[in-house]
Amino acid sequence: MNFNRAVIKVGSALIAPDKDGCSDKYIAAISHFINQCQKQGKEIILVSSGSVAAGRSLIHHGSPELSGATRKAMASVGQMQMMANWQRFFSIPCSQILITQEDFTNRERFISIKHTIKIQLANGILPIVNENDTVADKQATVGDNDNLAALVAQVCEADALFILSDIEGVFTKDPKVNADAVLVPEIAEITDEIYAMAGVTRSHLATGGMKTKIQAAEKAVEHGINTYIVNGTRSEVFESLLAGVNPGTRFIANKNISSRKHWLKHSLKSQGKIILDAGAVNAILNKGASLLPKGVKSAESPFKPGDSVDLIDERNNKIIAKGISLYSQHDLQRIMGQHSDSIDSILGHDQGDAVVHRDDMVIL
Ligand SMILES: Nc1ncnc2c1ncn2[C@@H]1O[C@H](COP(=O)(O)OP(=O)(O)O)[C@@H](O)[C@H]1O
Ligand SMILES: N[C@@H](CCC(=O)OP(=O)(O)O)C(=O)O
Repeated sequence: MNFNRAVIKVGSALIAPDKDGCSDKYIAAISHFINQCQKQGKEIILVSSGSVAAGRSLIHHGSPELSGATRKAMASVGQMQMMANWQRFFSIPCSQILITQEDFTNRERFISIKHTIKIQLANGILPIVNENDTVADKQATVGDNDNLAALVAQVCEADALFILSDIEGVFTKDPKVNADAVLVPEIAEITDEIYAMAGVTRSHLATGGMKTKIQAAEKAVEHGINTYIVNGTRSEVFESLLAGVNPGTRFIANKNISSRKHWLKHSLKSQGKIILDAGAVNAILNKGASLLPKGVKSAESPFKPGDSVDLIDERNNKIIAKGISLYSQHDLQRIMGQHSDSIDSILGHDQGDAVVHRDDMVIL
């Protein structure tokens, strides 16, 4: 495959195929692939799942359904085992990077991750990333390592993302329960029909199934990153990849969204909602306009200036865009419906004519 810097995401099923502790079974071939890529001068960042599966046997538990607290405890001890297992296969040093959703949302932390990875790559180190499961609560978690890998690929400006799973790629339906499912080799556009093909995972240790892989691909391709879902249980898959042949599903990259808008769309969690009248919706969608107070009907959920907000069409309740509000919910409630010229006289201060500037807005 033609790439210079890739993120390789390895699912739990490959780290701990017996669902209980780490195994060499698939890691040996994956590590060999990484070594081969590095020999060709390519840079690799690994996103590894498997801490929960690796630590499972070390934490007492009852049913296969694990509570959040039990998973966290397993992840914390399993992370050590998983990292030690990876390091056995590399002569170069591995580094551990544990991150949560907030680290992508906060621009300074985002830049800090970027610099760390850049310096490590320049020093011949293999960065291995996982979600910081022990500290991440539901609010602060990315939630699955497919989406995490897409965010990491964005942070480190990778040009390829490989999602290694226990399945060949995206099938027309879940092949584990549908014998007539057919592999889709190439996806140029991620539509509702593509999402409709995706089922959930059957594993108690994995997260997301095919749906989160498609979400990850959507994030990555918008950032110009070619994305592949391939079967990491088969060593011949890596031979194909090294020979430039697609052995699974390839999502074709496009590059018409800026890095800032990508960050806005995929990394920031919305704090509030701004409900718009039909005129504002039309101006935003068809004229590329900023949102002015005149077109605001209401502002919901407390938000501060600088917070991300959903912009919602009052007629059908649909989110049409996402952006950074220059005004708090409290101030917006006072200026909504008014002409921008009167902002200063109503509030006693003025952050500019627009509530959400078009440069800080992404259409959904
Ligand atoms: N349309 C589909 N195509 C392929 N796999 C699917 C599809 N729908 C659901 N799946 C399931 O997704 C699983 C892979 O996701 P998951 O178990 O989360 O793996 P990982 O641990 O690699 O992230 C497959 O084993 C398969 O059962
Ligand atoms: N952070 C968790 C992995 C969560 C996850 O997304 O798992 P998977 O679906 O196997 O990629 C762990 O290390 O166990």
